[in-house]
Amino acid sequence: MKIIPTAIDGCFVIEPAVFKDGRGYFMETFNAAKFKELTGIDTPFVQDNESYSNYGVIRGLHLQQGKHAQAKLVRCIKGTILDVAVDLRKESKTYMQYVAVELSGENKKQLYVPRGFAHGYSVLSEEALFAYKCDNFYNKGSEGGLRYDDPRLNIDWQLDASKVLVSDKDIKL
Ligand SMILES: Cc1cn([C@H]2C[C@H](O)[C@@H](COP(=O)(O)OP(=O)(O)O[C@H]3O[C@H](C)C(=O)[C@H](O)[C@H]3O)O2)c(=O)[nH]c1=O
Repeated sequence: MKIIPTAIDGCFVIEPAVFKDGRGYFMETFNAAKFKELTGIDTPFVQDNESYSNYGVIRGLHLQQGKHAQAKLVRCIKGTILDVAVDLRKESKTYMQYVAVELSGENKKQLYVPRGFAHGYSVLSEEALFAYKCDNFYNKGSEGGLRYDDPRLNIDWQLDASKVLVSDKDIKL
């Protein structure tokens, strides 16, 4: 398991150890002791989520606010996505800056998104199966976020613009 920092303090990429043999592969997708040893974060993840989407879908940019804020450990099990985390921590020197990382079933990379970040992703492959751990429970009433096309961020989601599919909820963010 390797930790790779990003340009934003507290947001980092994880490259798990992958054990390949003639049958396929095995990897530990999360290990609390190793995670704490390498990151110093003793995060009791309490909820696991999964979403499945086809090419062109953008989910996000979402965050839960206040005491319901969530840190997330995200990964793409199958397919390829562009994962984006936007720093909305008011006191941060990287406020309104973001990281964008390609996660895929191939590269098996994970991204740790701290509390106070808006999170979203675009689906670059025909289909994508996405899974993530949260350190706080879902709380609909605390949900907020930014539009995926917020001009202050100008994110390149690497999609054919004519194929972008966003939920009505996300259009109204
Ligand atoms: C997030 C969530 C949703 N739901 C229900 C609420 C809706 O009836 C349905 C779909 O929810 P939503 O459209 O918010 O799903 P996404 O657009 O994938 O939302 C996620 O998108 C980006 C990528 C995120 O990082 C967040 O974790 C999350 O907001 O699932 C639940 O029951 N529990 C949950 O934790």
